[in-house]
Amino acid sequence: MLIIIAAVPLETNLLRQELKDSRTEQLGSCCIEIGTIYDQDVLIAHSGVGQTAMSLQLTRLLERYPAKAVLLCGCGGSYPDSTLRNGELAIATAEFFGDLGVSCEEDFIHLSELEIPQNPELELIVQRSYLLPSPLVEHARKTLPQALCGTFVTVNSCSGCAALSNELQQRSGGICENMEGAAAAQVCAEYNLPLLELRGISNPTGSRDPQQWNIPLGAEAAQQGLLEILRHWPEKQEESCNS
Ligand SMILES: O=C(O)c1cccc(C(=O)CC[C@H]2O[C@@H](n3cnc4c(=O)[nH]cnc43)[C@H](O)[C@@H]2O)c1
Repeated sequence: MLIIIAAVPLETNLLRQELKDSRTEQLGSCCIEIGTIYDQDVLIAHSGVGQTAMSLQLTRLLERYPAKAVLLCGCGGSYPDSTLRNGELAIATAEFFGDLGVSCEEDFIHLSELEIPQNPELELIVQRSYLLPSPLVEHARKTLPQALCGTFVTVNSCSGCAALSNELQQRSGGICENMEGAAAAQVCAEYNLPLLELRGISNPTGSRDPQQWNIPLGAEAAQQGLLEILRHWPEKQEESCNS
């Protein structure tokens, strides 16, 4: 089964329209839908916004359902130096924890550089970023040649002004900002599952001007991209995703 997860239902409305033979189940306070899209067994769930919500919901899902991969889709903000515009697609090749650490006057010190005594069993927690190389990401790259591939940055506080947006872009080398991806990457690493994160651009980071925002456009772009990936899902993918 493929687990498709997004923060909010607006980010899965088109996918749910394509579901065949669907049924609903309750998971905690959330309703999930299970069925097939283009003959692939899928489960569609929503986490709510933010890293804690994503970690909680994804962990619950992976404890209950046998997943072969996790597909995270939603909207995201584009960093100023990327070529991404609203409605365009981005694929994550890595997920970077953008604000996990200490912000000082002229510096940011990542959690992994702080002298906090570490529990070796929790090594995963201190990674600055997760690389996401998998046959699945390669499949997405080939299926969606128009999409820009690169590092995504996950934040708790969005970049609502140009200075923060520039600083985060420079520190991370990122192309796209969001609020859930790094948490999903960490959970997937723990469960040894491939993660594909696909985002449609809804806004440029660094601006709160509503005229520059188009969340439905970003959400639709991500879903159209994901449908394309499911439509061309190669049988061989199944073996490579499990290995
Ligand atoms: O009101 C604001 O200034 C504001 C700034 C950034 C994001 C929001 C949201 O409500 C979006 C939350 C939702 O969408 C994803 N998302 C979309 N654009 C961005 C962004 O520029 N930075 C971070 N997250 C973004 C995010 O994954 C959430 O699920 C409002």
